[in-house]
Amino acid sequence: MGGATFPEIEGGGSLILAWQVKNKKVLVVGGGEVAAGRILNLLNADAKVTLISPRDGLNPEVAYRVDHEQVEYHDKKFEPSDLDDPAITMVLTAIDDPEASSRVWKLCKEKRIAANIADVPPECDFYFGSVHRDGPLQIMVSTNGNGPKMANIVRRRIAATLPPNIGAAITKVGALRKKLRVLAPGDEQGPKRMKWMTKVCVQWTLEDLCEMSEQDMDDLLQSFGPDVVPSLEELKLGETPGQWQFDGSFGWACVI
Ligand SMILES: C[C@@]1(CC(=O)O)C2=NC(=C\c3[nH]c(c(CCC(=O)O)c3CC(=O)O)Cc3[nH]c(c(CC(=O)O)c3CCC(=O)O)/C=C3\N/C(=C\2)[C@@H](CCC(=O)O)[C@]3(C)CC(=O)O)/[C@H]1CCC(=O)O
Ligand SMILES: NC(=O)c1ccc[n+]([C@@H]2O[C@H](COP(=O)([O-])OP(=O)(O)OC[C@H]3O[C@@H](n4cnc5c(N)ncnc54)[C@H](O)[C@@H]3O)[C@@H](O)[C@H]2O)c1
Repeated sequence: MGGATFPEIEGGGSLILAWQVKNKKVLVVGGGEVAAGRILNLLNADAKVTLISPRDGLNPEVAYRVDHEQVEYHDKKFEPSDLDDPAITMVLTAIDDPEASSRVWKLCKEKRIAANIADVPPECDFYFGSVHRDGPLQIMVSTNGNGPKMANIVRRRIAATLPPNIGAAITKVGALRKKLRVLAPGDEQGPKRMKWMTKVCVQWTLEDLCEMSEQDMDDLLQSFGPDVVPSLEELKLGETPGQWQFDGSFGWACVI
């Protein structure tokens, strides 16, 4: 056998994913403080939220979401028929009634709908985590049920170490990647695209990425091909290192 070593398995973790709930129907049961946080997370992920909770128990933030029609609202207690809509992709409960919570969970399992029952870890298909958000950047910390407050503390510590412009830099990288896909759309170009984008991310400073204009992006994309990525300064001066020369035009540069 060869001398290859592979990572040891360390069970007991969660599979951390970035669930794409955009335009998908999510049912929230309960309208208190916990629900307010859940609804905010869902709306920030562009989900279509349906809320079931009696009006008199709504927390002010949830009432605001309802009044501004940010959620579809049903002023009532949960009933099993609320789960009949096959479009429901996820159910979140945050209610102060453990028996009602367990009933929702059992029905979700019968219908194979993924659910989170706040405060009842054994009745959760997934846990929430403590999340830092900066534009397109999200960092989630999970302690896998061991210490939610510790997740909050770790998340805030991580966030404090991040450069303030990291989200803006990632936004620019996203725009550049989109333009690159237009310039070099083919699947066969995938490895080349990935190598080039990796170089840009590694070589450019966050400040330069933030500063990059549409024009800078178009100019930079002219270096796609040769194995050299000019710096922002070189782009602005109209010159680049190595064999690649920027001729100042908006067309393709020549490799000499
Ligand atoms: C991260 C966060 C996300 C969110 O909910 O959005 C979240 N809980 C947060 C806060 C928080 N929750 C609680 C406290 C009081 C202090 C404390 O207990 O530590 C505080 C602190 C506070 O309020 O500041 C009470 C609590 N929570 C759970 C139980 C039941 C139990 O443990 O059995 C009990 C009652 C325990 C008891 O009765 O003693 C269970 C869960 N809470 C989770 C997530 C999941 C595991 C995440 C993980 O392990 O990382 C899990 C398993 C299921 C779930 O709900 O998804 C959010 C912080 C967001 C932020 O501020 O950044
Ligand atoms: N996981 C966490 O992070 C975390 C943190 C704190 C509290 N909790 C737990 O989450 C739950 C909710 O906490 P909260 O502070 O939001 O409570 P809350 O009392 O502020 O809100 C409960 C809401 O549920 C509604 N409700 C009650 N029964 C209902 C039913 N049958 N159908 C529809 N709606 C119903 C109430 O009208 C109210 O709007 C509690 O069990 C609490 O212990 C979890």
